[in-house]
Amino acid sequence: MTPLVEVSGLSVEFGGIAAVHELTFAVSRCEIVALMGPNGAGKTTTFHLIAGARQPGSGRIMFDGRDLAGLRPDARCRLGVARTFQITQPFQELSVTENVMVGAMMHHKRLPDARAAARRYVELVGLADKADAPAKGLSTGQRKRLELARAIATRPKLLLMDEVTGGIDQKSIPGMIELVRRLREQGLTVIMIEHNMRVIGEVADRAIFMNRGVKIAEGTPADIARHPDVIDLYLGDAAHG
Ligand SMILES: Nc1ncnc2c1ncn2[C@@H]1O[C@H](COP(=O)(O)OP(=O)(O)OP(=O)(O)O)[C@@H](O)[C@H]1O
Repeated sequence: MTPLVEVSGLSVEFGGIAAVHELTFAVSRCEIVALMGPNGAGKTTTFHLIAGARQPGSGRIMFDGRDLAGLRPDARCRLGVARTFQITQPFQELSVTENVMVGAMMHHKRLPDARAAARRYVELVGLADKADAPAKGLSTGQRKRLELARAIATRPKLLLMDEVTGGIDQKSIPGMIELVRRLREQGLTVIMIEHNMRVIGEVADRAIFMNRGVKIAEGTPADIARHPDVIDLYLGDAAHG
């Protein structure tokens, strides 16, 4: 079967500096792939390129058999690309359900239908008890869950998750891992920017490690964890800092 995502030779520069350079990788359907690397490695830029927030200088992104070149983010979202952001920005005054309705409106034009669908996603991410609460009162972990619900309400095939475990308390992490697994069982393919090796080891099938815009390692989480360059660049830093 052809992969859901095929990135080939993708490059983009900012002010003469390569943020992403000749990046090539593929992601199969229902696979969970972790995108790793130190600050400035090019992870977020890669998400921008796949989601259409930025256009590459060169290279190609095939999604579900289609070349995404030139398509705007909303067109890519309709094709099935959704993302969550590291810094969540819900509509503060709207309720949790209303925030998720914004995503659900992509497939439900009637408000009652969008509301009912949004409720289901709110329950799926474990926020049922906050369904009618304003988004502004949510904790960081709850905001990350809301962000996920909003994204999956667009019924994506591919979910780009930016540090969903970042900034949440340790005891919430197993629940988040469980949620990502459940999303995959429902047919989602996931690329996740993630730093937490425990999370990666438990949930990712594969990991891609970038540094200075370049892919330097790819393999199972266990392979990545013992890759000398990775240890040097990342685990070494983490161990020392
Ligand atoms: N809009 C921009 N203008 C100029 N340089 C940029 C821009 N966006 C990113 N860069 C640069 O591109 C490189 C890759 O940045 P990117 O944000 O993709 O890294 P990252 O791996 O996501 O890092 P982090 O873990 O800190 O989020 C960095 O050197 C960054 O400074």
